[in-house]
Amino acid sequence: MSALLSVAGLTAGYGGVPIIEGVNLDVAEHEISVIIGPNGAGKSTLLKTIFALTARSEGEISFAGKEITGLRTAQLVPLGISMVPQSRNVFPTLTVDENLDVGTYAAPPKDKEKVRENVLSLFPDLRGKLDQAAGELSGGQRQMVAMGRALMSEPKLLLLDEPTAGLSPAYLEIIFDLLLDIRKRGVTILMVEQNAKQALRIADNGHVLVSGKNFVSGTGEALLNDDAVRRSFLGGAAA
Ligand SMILES: Nc1ncnc2c1ncn2[C@@H]1O[C@H](COP(=O)(O)OP(=O)(O)OP(=O)(O)O)[C@@H](O)[C@H]1O
Repeated sequence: MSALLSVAGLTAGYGGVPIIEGVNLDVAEHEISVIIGPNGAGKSTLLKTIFALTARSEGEISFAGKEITGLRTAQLVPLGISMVPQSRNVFPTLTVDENLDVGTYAAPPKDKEKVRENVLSLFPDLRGKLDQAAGELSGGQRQMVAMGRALMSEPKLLLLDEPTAGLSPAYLEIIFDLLLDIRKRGVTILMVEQNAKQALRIADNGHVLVSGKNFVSGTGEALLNDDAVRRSFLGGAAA
């Protein structure tokens, strides 16, 4: 089966300095794929480059069989790509409902109310907080708002940058369960995660990025059992 997202030879960075170099990555439809690696490896830069938030200098990106290299973020959203940025990812003074509404701007759904209901059915905790300012919520609830907002454009591919960053272990479990629910609804997921071991346990495939380059890719299970990956990136303990 051909990949939903295919990244080939991608080089990108800031101010002409490459941060990722020649990165290759395929994400199959309906899978959860996770990018792990040390701090500063370029994981966020890779996600942001796929979503056209960082300038690419070389390489190609295709999505759903169509070349998307060079398209702008506002063009990617209607095609079915959405992103949840890392932290500070809600509009704090807007209400939860208004935050969700922002998610419809780039690709207005035909039936907004139906999409909103679908999204809220994933996050029942938010139902009672729709009129509350998003900035007043807990970190875990804010992450749900950010995920909900990204889902309002009905993406085929959801990019998430460290969705569990700064969350308590209890919320970490909740967010990972939500990702499984979102995948069940047919959304493909590509995420960056620092909680590598837990993320690989729910992932179909994983990609280790080191110093901006592919180090190794494999199934979540294979990476959890790979000695080099375990020693260097999973704290050494058995999976
Ligand atoms: N906007 C920017 N301008 C200049 N350099 C940047 C910018 N954003 C990130 N960098 C640099 O790019 C490198 C890779 O950062 P990136 O955030 O992509 O790594 P990461 O693997 O996601 O790291 P972490 O796990 O710490 O979030 C770092 O050296 C960082 O300082």
